[in-house]
Amino acid sequence: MQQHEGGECATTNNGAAAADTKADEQTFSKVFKSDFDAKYNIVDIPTPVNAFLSGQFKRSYAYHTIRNRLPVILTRVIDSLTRDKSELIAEFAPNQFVQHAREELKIVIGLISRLKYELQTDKPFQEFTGDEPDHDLWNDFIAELPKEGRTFYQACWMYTECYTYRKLYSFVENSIFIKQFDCFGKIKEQALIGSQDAILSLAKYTRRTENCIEMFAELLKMNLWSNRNDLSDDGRLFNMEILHDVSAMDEYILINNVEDIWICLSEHNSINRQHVDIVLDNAGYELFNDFILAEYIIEKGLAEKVRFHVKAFPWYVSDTTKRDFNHTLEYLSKHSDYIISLIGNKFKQFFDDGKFELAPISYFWTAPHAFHNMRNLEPELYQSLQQSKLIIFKGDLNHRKLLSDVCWESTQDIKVCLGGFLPSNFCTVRTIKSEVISGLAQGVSEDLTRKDPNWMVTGNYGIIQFVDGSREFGY
Ligand SMILES: O=P(O)(O)OC[C@H]1O[C@](O)(CO)[C@@H](O)[C@@H]1O
Repeated sequence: MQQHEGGECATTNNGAAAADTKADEQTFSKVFKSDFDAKYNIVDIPTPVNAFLSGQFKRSYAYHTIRNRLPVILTRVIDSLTRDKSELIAEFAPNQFVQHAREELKIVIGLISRLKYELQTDKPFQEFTGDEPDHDLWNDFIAELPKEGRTFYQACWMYTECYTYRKLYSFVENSIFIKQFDCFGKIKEQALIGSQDAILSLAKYTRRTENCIEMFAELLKMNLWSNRNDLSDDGRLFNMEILHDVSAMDEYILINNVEDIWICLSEHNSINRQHVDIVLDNAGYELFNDFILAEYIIEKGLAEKVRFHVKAFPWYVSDTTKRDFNHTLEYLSKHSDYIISLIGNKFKQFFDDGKFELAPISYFWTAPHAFHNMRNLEPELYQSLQQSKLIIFKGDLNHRKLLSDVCWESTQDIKVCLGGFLPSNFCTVRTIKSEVISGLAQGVSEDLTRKDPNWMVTGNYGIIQFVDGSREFGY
């Protein structure tokens, strides 16, 4: 078989014909590609500074995600529904409705396939027409988008990605038999079980800790690197080895405001701001890290309560839902390893004692909006965050929503990027997986780009960035 760009071409019995075929195919593949770009108004440039991340910019991670990653994620869901069809029907459908459930499953698979087709052919976002609790939020959002800015490649990447995951879930939530099914449940379960060794080593390592900034800094760094695990991108796997010497990764932490965070938590001046909020990201090992960090904050007297914010439904493959949250506590507390089970039961006791709390579930966290819209769209959530001593935003998507998914100058002051969002002191703990960043020193971005042009999307670098909420410019 002759190899050529994009795969293998068939052999022929005539050398001249083969050469013609190869030339034709190369011409065709060039024409085809430019047709795709021309057809969907894609420009062959990186994301311009101060522009929204968007699939319209071919040399962006947004384009790669829409062109390659999201179709693969949707295909994997279709494959798992097809492969596990009998298991699903047995689990969710009463005997007398087995045939109906089969029919329904076929329809759901068809809807996901159509979503994939719409994604791949840059169709406009479709309204939500089912019983979605956040139905109006989404339809108002879509209606307010400019006509030319409400298709998969032309919209802000954050809108496209959030829409894709929201639509995917709407097919399940509007079904009759598989309403309770989590398309990503199996992947998350496997990841949790697969991180058992890292959970045990972190558990052992954090049993007798000093109440000092050095220990807090180490915990926060381990928490940061646990965010590298990304089930939506196979290329970003967490290297559990780093736990043995987390400071070896310090050069990869581009902003480290641990000292400011420590000072913020060590203050006990205002009596009513004695709780910390953690806006969670991924389930599994990262969630365990969040529990360990919260345990430290409580046991060292840095706050009286830690409130956890989960997602209302399965989101971005591995984000934590209430079910993941409770399942993880059960998994830990019933674990065969004595130390893990001890810690799991301790965390459960913290809930009983009111030291840990699951915050009321808000659909704002699974909305497409940047966080500066929270005050208007979800005032209760904003007001509850205003009572927080410190809000810890975990992960890359939360960071993108803080900064409105804009490709800022890397040296831009983060306070300029927030659009006035500042309910209280907050920090963003995120491995860098998208071309959104602010607050870097002059020249850092250029140096890193020379070393690795993809440094912003590998997850190899991270930030622990603090914003003082006592500033007046917030609203
Ligand atoms: O779990 P995190 O840290 O939000 O990162 C996951 C996300 O990172 C991205 O690659 C960029 O934000 C998304 O496409 C992906 O799903």
